[in-house]
Amino acid sequence: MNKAAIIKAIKEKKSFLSIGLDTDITKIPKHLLSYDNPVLEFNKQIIDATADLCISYKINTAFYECNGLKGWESLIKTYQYLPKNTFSIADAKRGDIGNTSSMYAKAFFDESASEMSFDSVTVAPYMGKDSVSPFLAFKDKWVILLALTSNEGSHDFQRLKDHDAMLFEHVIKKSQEWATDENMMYVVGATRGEAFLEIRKHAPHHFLLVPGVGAQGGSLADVCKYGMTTDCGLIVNSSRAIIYASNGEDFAEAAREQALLVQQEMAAELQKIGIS
Ligand SMILES: O=c1ccn([C@@H]2O[C@H](COP(=O)(O)O)[C@@H](O)[C@H]2O)c(=O)[nH]1
Repeated sequence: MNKAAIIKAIKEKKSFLSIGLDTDITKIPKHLLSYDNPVLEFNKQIIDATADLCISYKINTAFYECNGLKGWESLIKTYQYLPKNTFSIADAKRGDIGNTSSMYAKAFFDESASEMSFDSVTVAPYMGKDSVSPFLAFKDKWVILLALTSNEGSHDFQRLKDHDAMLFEHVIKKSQEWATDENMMYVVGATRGEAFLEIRKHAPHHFLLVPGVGAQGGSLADVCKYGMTTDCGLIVNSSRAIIYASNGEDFAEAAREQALLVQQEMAAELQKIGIS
């Protein structure tokens, strides 16, 4: 899905919501445990209930990898169930020396090898250009580079200053030598509010993947106030607050209700930039 298609989806759905499928078998409703693959069944029902309200699904691969073979099966089958008109994110936070990164890229982008061809994968920038480039070698795919994350520990390194700029600013500036706003996005946590002003100085046109609203308490209003561009420029993710809105038999309807509340807030924000 290219940038124009993402913007088109945002305009059509009046939403820039990504729903995070951080599916933990210990948290899903008990009545699903009798299914052959409870995680897959849970994901399918969540997707069916929310597909018209979001433009993207983010699958955090950790929640699948931890379950071995069955987990990988759930990951692949969930990927295959995603509606084709939604932007798919493999939130895997990969990155290694070049030849290893090539294998990671194949794992998430090369359908003939892995049965999955996500639109994008999250990548850690720490190992530099040769660790990121193998992902960029895939045509029409996106790298979503960790820039300023939503967690407390982001202060440990990402905000360290060197030559009048913080590490996350160096990441954004340097990485623009390798990629464009047509194949790279940045992860910026919603818990950072005004930091979006700094980000936009260096990346005025890039899409940002913004986790941290919902369970982590980030403010959607602040993210929009400081981070929105004329094209929206934001994909805001919420995982637990939506998928675990209820752990009863009504879990899918409850997830829809939560997603609808976020989508309605997003529609109001989009109206402010003339998308209505
Ligand atoms: O800075 C980051 C980067 C990634 N994440 C991931 O996003 C979701 C957030 O889940 P919630 O339940 O909505 O809090 C999760 O997969 C994280 O690993 C992040 O939170 N912050």
